[in-house]
Amino acid sequence: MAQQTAETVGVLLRDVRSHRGWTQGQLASELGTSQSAVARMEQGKQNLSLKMIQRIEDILGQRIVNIGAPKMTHLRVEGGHRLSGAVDVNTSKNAGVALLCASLINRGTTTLRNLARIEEVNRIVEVLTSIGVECTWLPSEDGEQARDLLIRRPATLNLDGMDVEAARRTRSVIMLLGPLLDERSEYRLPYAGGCDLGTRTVEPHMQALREFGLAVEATAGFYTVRAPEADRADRTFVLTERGDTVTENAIMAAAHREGVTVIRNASPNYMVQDLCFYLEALGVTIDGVGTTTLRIRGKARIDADIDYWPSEDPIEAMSLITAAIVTNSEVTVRRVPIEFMEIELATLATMGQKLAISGEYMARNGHTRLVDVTTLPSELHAPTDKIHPMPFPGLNIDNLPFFAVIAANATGQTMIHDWVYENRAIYLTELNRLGAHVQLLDPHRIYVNGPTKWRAAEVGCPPALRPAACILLAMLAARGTSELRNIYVIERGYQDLAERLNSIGAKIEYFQD
Ligand SMILES: CC(=O)N[C@H]1[C@@H](OP(=O)(O)OP(=O)(O)OC[C@H]2O[C@@H](n3ccc(=O)[nH]c3=O)[C@H](O)[C@@H]2O)O[C@H](CO)[C@@H](O)[C@@H]1O
Ligand SMILES: C=C(OP(=O)(O)O)C(=O)O
Repeated sequence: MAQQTAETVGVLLRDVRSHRGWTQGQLASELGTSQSAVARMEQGKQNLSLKMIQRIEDILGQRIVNIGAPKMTHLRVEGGHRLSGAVDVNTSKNAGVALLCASLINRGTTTLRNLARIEEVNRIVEVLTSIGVECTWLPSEDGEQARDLLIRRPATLNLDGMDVEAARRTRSVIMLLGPLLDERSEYRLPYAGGCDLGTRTVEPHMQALREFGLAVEATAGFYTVRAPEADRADRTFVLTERGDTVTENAIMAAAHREGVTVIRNASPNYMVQDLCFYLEALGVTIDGVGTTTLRIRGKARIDADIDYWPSEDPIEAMSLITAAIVTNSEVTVRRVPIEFMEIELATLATMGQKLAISGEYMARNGHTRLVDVTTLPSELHAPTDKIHPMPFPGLNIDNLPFFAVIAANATGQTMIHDWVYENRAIYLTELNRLGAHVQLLDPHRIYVNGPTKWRAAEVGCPPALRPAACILLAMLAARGTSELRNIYVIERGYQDLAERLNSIGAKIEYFQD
């Protein structure tokens, strides 16, 4: 690091540390170093690696440097290797983002434990920080990247200061509407973004929130929100779609109200359940968790200091199982939330995939049942019927794309029908670059003809998380060296996916142009 740069970083470090009210000695003890070493860093007399800067940022809970224009990160995959060993499933992206939004309902301190450090979480943390919420990554005991996030909101949120750029990069920002029900009589929220999956309606959110008296008008890239007076009314309504985030928004709105809210056609999916368990821990009464009818009695003011452990991600579980299947490997995927993977595993069984499933044990949230799934090398054949998703309990919509990669390994023709998203099936034709035979019948349906003789290729990530992850997994099966370019979209939903695949025998490295 050039002297001048080291000095600049030192000054920034000192500013962030003193802003947090820490002494050099405190930071030194968190870093496991001496106070004089911290002093040297702040004077620009010590070389700081990017990894060290990241550790300090984690400890202080704030960015110190943004180096130049963000560079694109790519992956180089040496494929064709068998995998072996065991790998753990991380906590879920979708519960993580819902809980981050829900933490605004709590006037006390929420500590979310073992959050996945993914870009989607980073964006919401940026949004929360920009409106005045204290978000501090607590140093981990094992010296690994911090994963416990302490969240404390101020008495009044600075909604006008919202980081619009961060907000626009995620769809989850829409989930602030419910938590902010009683925040202010009027405010603006940027339109929700996220993966490019075709049109994704927000109308069901608006319909549900209108039941509480919230008025939302869309103008010039922003929602203008007019909040209702608080009331103690009972209300019953039906959601027009059994969507996950709409259910979460309605639940979070209901959590503010002392009357009883009955929500019908609610999604009983995993992230909704995690949200309910968190709110129950805050004193909200919720009957019917895990069903399509929820009966909620909220509280006018919630002020509690709590720790919550979101549960494991069924989509990550499916991704890791797919990695094992496409490489025809024996791998144990640990901590699989079985209630949300049963149909996926049963479908795999109909295709000839042999699996060994352990006894059940409990997730840290005290509710979600986990198992370890071991894949055994198998001869796959196409299923008799088409594979299609359904809202839970059904084959998960986000797990559907992985069946395209698996079907490509199976003998025969598989039809995959994604009725949910307008664009997602189209991206799966990118697998053809790696030797697959995916035929697009219409925007929602593909035929996959297998088995595939995978071949290495250079592919740019499509602008959608799961299809991009599918291409990476297919590259594991393709002999030779493949390149997957611009992986932000994967990092939106997976933490250290390449490192974790490498831990079970994959050969993937990061590079930048
Ligand atoms: C942050 C988060 O939790 N994201 C998940 C959530 O997004 P989210 O809840 O935002 O999903 P959407 O509201 O976009 O619903 C997905 C699509 O399904 C359609 N639809 C949904 C329900 C229904 O009963 N009928 C219907 O047609 C919607 O119109 C939309 O096109 O749920 C999606 C569907 O499980 C998942 O892919 C996302 O990973
Ligand atoms: C579509 C997805 O998520 P999001 O709602 O965050 O776009 C996904 O997780 O595959």
